[in-house]
Amino acid sequence: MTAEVQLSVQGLWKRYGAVAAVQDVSLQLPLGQTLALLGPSGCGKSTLLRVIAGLERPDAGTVRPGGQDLTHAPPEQRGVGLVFQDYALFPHLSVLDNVAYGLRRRGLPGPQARARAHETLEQVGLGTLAGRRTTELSGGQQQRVALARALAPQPQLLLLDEPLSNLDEQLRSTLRSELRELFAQLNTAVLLVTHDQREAQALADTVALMRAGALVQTGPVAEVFERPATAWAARFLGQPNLYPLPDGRVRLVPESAVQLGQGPAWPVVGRQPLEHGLRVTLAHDLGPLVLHLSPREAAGLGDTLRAAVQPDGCLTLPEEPAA
Ligand SMILES: Nc1ncnc2c1ncn2[C@@H]1O[C@H](COP(=O)(O)OP(=O)(O)OP(=O)(O)O)[C@@H](O)[C@H]1O
Repeated sequence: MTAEVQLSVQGLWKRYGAVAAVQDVSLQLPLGQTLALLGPSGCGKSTLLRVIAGLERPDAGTVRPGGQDLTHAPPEQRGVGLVFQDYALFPHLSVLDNVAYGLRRRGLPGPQARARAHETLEQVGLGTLAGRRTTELSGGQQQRVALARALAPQPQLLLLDEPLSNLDEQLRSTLRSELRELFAQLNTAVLLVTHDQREAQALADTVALMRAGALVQTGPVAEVFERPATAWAARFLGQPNLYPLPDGRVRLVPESAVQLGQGPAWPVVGRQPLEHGLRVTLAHDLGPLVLHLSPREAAGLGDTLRAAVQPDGCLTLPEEPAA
């Protein structure tokens, strides 16, 4: 990676009594890139984010935003923008003043703070609502105000904790594409906490998969989804075709390893229509084999389907010890 590293985390630990919420986590994030921290509820994602933001003290390890060791610096000295699930906007202030507030606190004179706040509101598509109170906004609009508030001081690092989790599915999907465009325009490093695979896939360049306080796998999004490192990772990422092997490991048959129209004909035992095509389950020798057919492939489907599993394309994954 040639891009300048904007955030470097080394050997980070955070314990709450007997719970090791973050265990020896190291990661790097270049400027202009988005990293999704993905994992199930309670795995330590928010704790890691809070330690990076300076809201929690780590027991060990270092946090370097912008190349400087700021492990023990207060949040306001880190040049970090924060967006949480509950937006915590000021209800008595206008949208504009919510965004300008942090700029004023940083010492920017009123007119300049308001001008910058306007500019950021335009950037997130809320230019026309600057005079409203935040209580008069929809959930999606409030989310964008929170985003504008975090972006207004032009942080080099933006931290988002489940920013879309309080919104309904349709709005989430709209905001996912908006955020994607916005991140592409910013020359900022973005760290996004989510438990939603689709959000990670839609928004991130790289993914760090977290389980029980530790990172299981880090890499480019496509690589992690196509080549999960462990059986747990494959299950968490929603890979359907996993088959236990006698030696305790697990075989993953990715769809890219299945050639349709070749090999034996397998009975079709399940059909689930999708927005674009059909999800079918075959009674394969290995076990139930789930495949996604395009509308064209689905059109000619009978009671059986010929499918050949290419052994070269399959992965053998280790199981992990129980968390
Ligand atoms: N202030 C705290 N005191 C004690 N234990 C805590 C505290 N904060 C978090 N924990 C524990 O640390 C672990 C990690 O919690 P954390 O909130 O970081 O997980 P998460 O992955 O963000 O979960 P979620 O997706 O549900 O928000 C959990 O076992 C949690 O109960």
